[in-house]
Amino acid sequence: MNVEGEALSLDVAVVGAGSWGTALASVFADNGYRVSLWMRDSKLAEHVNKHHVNKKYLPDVRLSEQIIASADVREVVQGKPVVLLAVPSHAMRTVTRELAPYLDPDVLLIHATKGFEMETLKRMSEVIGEEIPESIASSLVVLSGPSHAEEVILRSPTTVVVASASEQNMLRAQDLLMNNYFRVYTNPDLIGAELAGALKNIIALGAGMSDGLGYGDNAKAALLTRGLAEITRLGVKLGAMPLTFAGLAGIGDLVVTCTSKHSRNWRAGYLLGQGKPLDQVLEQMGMVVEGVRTTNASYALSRREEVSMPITDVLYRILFEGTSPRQGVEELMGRGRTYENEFLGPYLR
Ligand SMILES: NC(=O)C1=CN([C@@H]2O[C@H](COP(=O)(O)OP(=O)(O)OC[C@H]3O[C@@H](n4cnc5c(N)ncnc54)[C@H](O)[C@@H]3O)[C@@H](O)[C@H]2O)C=CC1
Ligand SMILES: O=C(CO)COP(=O)(O)O
Repeated sequence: MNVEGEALSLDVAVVGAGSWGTALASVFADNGYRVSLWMRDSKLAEHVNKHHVNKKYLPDVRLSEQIIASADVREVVQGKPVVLLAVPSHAMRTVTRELAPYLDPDVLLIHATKGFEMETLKRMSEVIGEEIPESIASSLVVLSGPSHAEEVILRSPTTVVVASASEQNMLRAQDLLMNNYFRVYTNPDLIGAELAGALKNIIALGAGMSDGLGYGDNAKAALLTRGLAEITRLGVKLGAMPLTFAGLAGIGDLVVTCTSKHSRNWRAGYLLGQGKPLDQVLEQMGMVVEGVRTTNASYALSRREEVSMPITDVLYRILFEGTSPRQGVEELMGRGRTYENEFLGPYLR
């Protein structure tokens, strides 16, 4: 059933069956749609179809029988009026290139990935846009906001935002996804929704590190607030609307990722704060930790765009240059004096 209570029989394709793709497939299934779910591993797909559980990523929840998994991208995508992409950022170009020939010219394409392409520093919609026809790319929808898969799959109340240059597609996506536990807002600022969703992962790594080091709530509040200031600064320089960072894709997602035990980025940061090396942390996680690559990309972007991002700088040095987390905190606390808000400063003289 959708929000109007209509039962709909429409086929939807979800590409990527990690925790997020699987949770979004469940939302579509709850809304009455038949869902084709693409996963790389054909054995895992067989298992999903037989047992109705994604044993690798969300093992404790039974999935709807309306979700049919397949490792054949053509079978999943061809002829579908709605396709949602939820693969990790590093796989987006390859996967999009693979499915592009099978996309219907009138398809509603949505992506829910939070990251950058590291080699080019491009946003996901830019990467996707280079691999598909312009007519589809220009009406692409981005799904962002505070939404851990582990809670969505349990139908715990969740709010997200869909953003697009196409008002029609944004409203269609809102209608397709919205229900009584998944509330969907619209926002025309696609760049902002995409950047805010990706950049908050850097700060979540920092918040996890702070907790792993044993620092308190004051430190975490500082990271969240000053983190929001610097990711907004970069976002606005890259074309985002500042207000988007005050909304679900910005502060909303920042709060959930910096404070939730479900967050992969927070958990990775926590282990780093406890002194574990990065390669061990990533191996132990076994799931995508987008913030690591995003720190790398944002470090480069902040230099290219000449935007000051002190927290990102320190995290970059911790992740890739051997600075210890404690030393990183000392560096941040020892920075020269400054005013709080560059939009007011220095004091509108
Ligand atoms: N998990 C969550 O709660 C949320 C995740 N996201 C975003 O969704 C995206 C996907 O994340 P998750 O589902 O959490 O990841 P995950 O770690 O749960 O699963 C990753 C999935 O991607 C597949 N994959 C890995 N490398 C691949 C490749 N080279 N080619 C094709 N597929 C590949 C894996 O087989 C797996 O199905 C990320 O950008 C993440 O930031 C966004 C909101 C919520
Ligand atoms: O973006 C997310 C929740 O909104 C997921 O964050 P993590 O990847 O840190 O779990």
